[in-house]
Amino acid sequence: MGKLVENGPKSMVIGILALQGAFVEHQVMLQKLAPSLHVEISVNLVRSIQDLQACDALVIPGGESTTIALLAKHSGLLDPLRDFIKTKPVWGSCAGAILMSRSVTNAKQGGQDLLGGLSVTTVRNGWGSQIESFEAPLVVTSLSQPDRPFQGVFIRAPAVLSIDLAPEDPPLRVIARLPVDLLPNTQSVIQENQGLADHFNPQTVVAFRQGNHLFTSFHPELTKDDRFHDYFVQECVIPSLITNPSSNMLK
Ligand SMILES: NC(=O)CC[C@H](N)C(=O)O
Repeated sequence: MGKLVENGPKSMVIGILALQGAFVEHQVMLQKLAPSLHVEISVNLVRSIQDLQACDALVIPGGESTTIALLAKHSGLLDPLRDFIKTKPVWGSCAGAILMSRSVTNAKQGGQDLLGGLSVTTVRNGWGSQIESFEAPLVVTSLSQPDRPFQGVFIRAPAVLSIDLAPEDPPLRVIARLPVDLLPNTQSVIQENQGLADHFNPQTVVAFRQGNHLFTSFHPELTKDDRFHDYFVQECVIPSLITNPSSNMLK
């Protein structure tokens, strides 16, 4: 799967924010994938500012976004994470994707600290509660073996309510959509745009790329399919290390 990138990095450190949620599953998947890539990958769990400083890229896993934000606040990680996102590749999956949104609706009482980085407004639990969780095959042509659908696992997933691109924001490229007929009809919060065709409906967007960041509202780490992890390393992390050869590339 891995392609040899000329003048590419020899090694990299990918951190996984390990305060709550599915961080072990991301770690296992990245560690399994590493030997097939032509680069040495250390996968580090991140729980402190020092852990974060050692990383070239970060995965913020699914779990519970309010809890992750609270724990990040208590660990003094909120601002360091915000700074990290400004310069390095970060992948937010599910709760992680909520945290990387510019704004969020349906937050828990008391509000929700966000990390930002992505030009979207999301709604927490966009498809409803745990029992409305579902799986759906996604057509993702940016992945290797594009003809093979990727099984999206949506667990109390956020939905994209709107894409709010400011002129100075990096372009946003949609990677995967759900067909309109799979959009929820139970949640009044996201019914408004349902008349729109897939292509124009932000609520159909379930994965996108913005700059070197990746957003997935579902959980690739809970499948056996490592193509999103491969995509993150090859398309987001390696290019960022080539244009911005930081410490770890020269190790
Ligand atoms: N699977 C998930 O990550 C669920 C996210 C959860 N609904 C939240 O608000 O954080």
